[in-house]
Amino acid sequence: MEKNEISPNEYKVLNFIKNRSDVPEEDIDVDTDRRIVSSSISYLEFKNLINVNKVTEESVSITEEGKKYIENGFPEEKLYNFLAKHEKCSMKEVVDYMGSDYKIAIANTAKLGIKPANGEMALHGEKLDDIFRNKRMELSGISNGKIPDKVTLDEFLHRGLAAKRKYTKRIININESGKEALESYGKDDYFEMLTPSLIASGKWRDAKFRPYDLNSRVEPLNGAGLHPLTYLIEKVRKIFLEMGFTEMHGHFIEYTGWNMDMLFIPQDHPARDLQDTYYVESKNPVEFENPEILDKVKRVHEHGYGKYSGWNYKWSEDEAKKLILRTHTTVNTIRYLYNHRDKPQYIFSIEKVFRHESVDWKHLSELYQIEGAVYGSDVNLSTLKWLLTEFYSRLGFKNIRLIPSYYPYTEPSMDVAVDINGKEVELGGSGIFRPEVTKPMELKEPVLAFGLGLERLAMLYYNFNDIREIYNSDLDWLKNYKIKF
Ligand SMILES: N[C@@H](Cc1ccccc1)C(=O)O
Repeated sequence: MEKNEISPNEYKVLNFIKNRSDVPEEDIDVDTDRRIVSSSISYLEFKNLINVNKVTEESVSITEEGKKYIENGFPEEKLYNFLAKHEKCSMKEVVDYMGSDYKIAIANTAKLGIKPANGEMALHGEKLDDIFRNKRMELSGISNGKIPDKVTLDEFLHRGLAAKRKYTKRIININESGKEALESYGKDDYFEMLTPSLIASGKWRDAKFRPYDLNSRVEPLNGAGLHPLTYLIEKVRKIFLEMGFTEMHGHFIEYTGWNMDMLFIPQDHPARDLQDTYYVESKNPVEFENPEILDKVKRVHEHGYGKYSGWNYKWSEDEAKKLILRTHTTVNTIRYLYNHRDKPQYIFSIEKVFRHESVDWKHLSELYQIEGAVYGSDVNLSTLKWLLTEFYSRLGFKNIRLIPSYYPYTEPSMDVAVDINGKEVELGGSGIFRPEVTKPMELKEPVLAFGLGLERLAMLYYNFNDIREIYNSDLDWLKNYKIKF
């Protein structure tokens, strides 16, 4: 086939766009399915008969949660209306009335100046009906393409009521060669294929068929390759294996107890709040797998250990049995060490964690952590510093900074930081486990532990300025970044 000879489907596309300009792919309305239109465009581009412009656009849509709010009102609105009907309400009445939404409702009414005081809530003449009505209108306006102002939109995004999506659009224009191809199309009345009616009528004898060109080039086929993140995971895994570490594996769904309490994170810690942690509903109460630890953990939370006084509150076993999506992989470390506490350990894992964070240039809400720990008599802060420095330098980064930090389960604690474009970015945390962690777990030797962000490392490794780039689903981008194996 000659280079500018076209197939019937390509003809349809060309014919559609011939008198139009800047036609978005999805506007091409010819009677074939979208997939064929899409591949015809690729062929036409390959044959240089059209000019294709790729533009990336962002769309905002309302989430299921957002639709619920539009229909039933915002939780804070529901609470406000409830308060408006009563002089004052006890917190128990508020919680009973609001059900599982009570935290969201209270957090948001507080932003509007209505806060619990002395275990009660009441209005003090606030009139917020208009505010709520407007907000609902702004949210529902999104479905008609009306984007609210930045502050409101950010709030909707942060609360998961609206979501942003990026997509790439192809904008198409016919060019001179395309017009010529269209002109000459169909001049010779070729048949495209042999049909039963051609055979039955005997017309096939004199018919001219469109010849196959066995030498025509087809679209290049892109073989499989490694995703940049997979490549980096393999590289990190190799480094730890070479240093003699053993890989451990954990679970997406965890007991709050293992994820938090065993790590001496108090039950009223802000990180447990619904804003940061995804709780998992479970219909039946779940059995805790290691009931023998609970008492010891309770004691250490309430009264501390040795010269440390603990958190001084009433620890609840039910809270520890709740299920969540794990917020860090330090939960893998603590469980593994408890079950392997009889001898020294060098362990690591590279697994996903989940946090209710709004996504921006350096935050994801689903991310990988590189977790590691060493349990042994000669473990100390110098070992930890050496390990972190060695790990990053094996990846080619010699300029990390170790800065003092705080975690409820380590003392001392250190964060790993680097500068990206003049801005400090934290790569992860680390430290030596506190005795309040090691004692109830019957860990006889010191433990060093670290948890490092994989995607942030990928930003450095591949030189991205925005962490979301790594999960880009643009095929051209991926082909470009694909790593052959
Ligand atoms: N778990 C911490 C990191 C960390 C791991 C181990 C010790 C100290 C800190 C985090 O998620 O950020």
